[in-house]
Amino acid sequence: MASFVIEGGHKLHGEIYPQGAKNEVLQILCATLLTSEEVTVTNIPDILDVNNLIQLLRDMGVKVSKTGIDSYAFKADTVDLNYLESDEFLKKCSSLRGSVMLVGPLVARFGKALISKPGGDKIGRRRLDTHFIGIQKLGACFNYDEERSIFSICADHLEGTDMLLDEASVTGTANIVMASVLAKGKTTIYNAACEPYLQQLCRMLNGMGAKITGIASNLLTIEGVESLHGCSHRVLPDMIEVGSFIGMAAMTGSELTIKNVSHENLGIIPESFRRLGIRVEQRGDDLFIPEQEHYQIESFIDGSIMTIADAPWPGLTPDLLSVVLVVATQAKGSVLIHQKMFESRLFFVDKLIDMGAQIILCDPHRAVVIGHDRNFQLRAGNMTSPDIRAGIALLIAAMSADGTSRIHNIEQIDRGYQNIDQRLNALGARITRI
Ligand SMILES: CC(=O)N[C@H]1[C@@H](OP(=O)(O)OP(=O)(O)OC[C@H]2O[C@@H](n3ccc(=O)[nH]c3=O)[C@H](O)[C@@H]2O)O[C@H](CO)[C@@H](O)[C@@H]1O
Ligand SMILES: C=C(OP(=O)(O)O)C(=O)O
Repeated sequence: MASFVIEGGHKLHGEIYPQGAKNEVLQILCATLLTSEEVTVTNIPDILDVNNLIQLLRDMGVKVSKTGIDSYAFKADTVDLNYLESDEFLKKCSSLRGSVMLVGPLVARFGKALISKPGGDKIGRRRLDTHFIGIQKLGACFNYDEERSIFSICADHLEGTDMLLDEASVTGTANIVMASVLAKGKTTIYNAACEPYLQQLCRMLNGMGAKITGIASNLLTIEGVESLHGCSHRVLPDMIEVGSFIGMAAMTGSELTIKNVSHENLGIIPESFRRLGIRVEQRGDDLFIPEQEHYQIESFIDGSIMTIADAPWPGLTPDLLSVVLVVATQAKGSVLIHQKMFESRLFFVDKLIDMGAQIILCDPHRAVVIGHDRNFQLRAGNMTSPDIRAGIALLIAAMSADGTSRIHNIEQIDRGYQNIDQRLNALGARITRI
């Protein structure tokens, strides 16, 4: 288990480029299984989750070649379906969340899929009903081996149908879309998730010959086609990294330019930080965050205390609430952070409380933060990162704290943030990896 040692109190200065979006690329990598032709993908981040999924594709027989610093070519002309039965495959699936999206493409192209319970952050219940109900509606049979925690799906062929998802699940929608592009006839998916990750997946699939309309809405219509062909695809900048850098700049009182953010795909993210009083200036496709000694949380128009809550797109992604929460600890004013989706994502606030933050954890979903207005600095801490986003929030806290902090289990941070210590040190941070 590696750790970061962070000397707090150093301001950042300069420009930073966000990496490619982790949650998009996990979908895109799975989609390469839908054709026997070559698919090239650029702007792939060099992070643990992505590298593990690329290795899993290789192990399945997909020909993978690295064609540039952040680009790869994939050719799934032969896939070893027997490998899906192996203990090694099942073990690897259980180490990352993205593996669940192998199901849709595998069943659509090969009529068979097998995966173990996928990994990912331990942030509360993460059910998969939406995925499997949807794929069954397309005509597949489904079995769950409770003892071995293995899901298996088979289908002679898939038939398009109308479905209303029980929730707008991100990876669930991706799985069902990838299954239905090769189904016979028309599928409609209502209450579909429509995060930019999914919009990008649908655009890529259309580039491969799929017929998907309704992209960016919660009603997708898919006309099944016989087969798909190769394409090239570029991954968008990671909007969660962009949000993390906005929060980091504000919390450390730094001036920072976040380059090439793809502003049109950030949705409500910049506005959510503005509601905390942070100045976020759009300059072309960059975001400029000026140095700010103080920032004041807005109230609602009627004077009541601000709530920041997550919601399916175009609402605020739950993946940024931990960052919003930590940034609020140094603001002037109070805010209720309401994490509606996940049940165990706010427990890391205990660590912030140890560092001197004023937070009341009301229940597993809600925390009230009473900002210090920088009247004193957080104290350095010794902590363990429970999940990827709590990890970056603790790193931000440590960077602004008085003294030297340690964060253990930084593999959690590495899962989603490329080379984060070196990139931040280049801006003036003092982070050592041990
Ligand atoms: C690899 C990947 O892409 N992971 C993302 C994906 O996970 P993932 O696809 O696993 O998350 P889901 O969208 O399925 O759902 C996340 C949680 O929110 C709940 N839920 C979901 C939809 C809804 O309308 N109401 C509701 O309460 C679900 O019950 C679940 O507990 O989407 C999550 C929600 O944006 C993000 O946090 C994850 O980073
Ligand atoms: C929850 C996250 O990731 P995963 O779904 O891969 O666990 C995340 O990216 O914040």
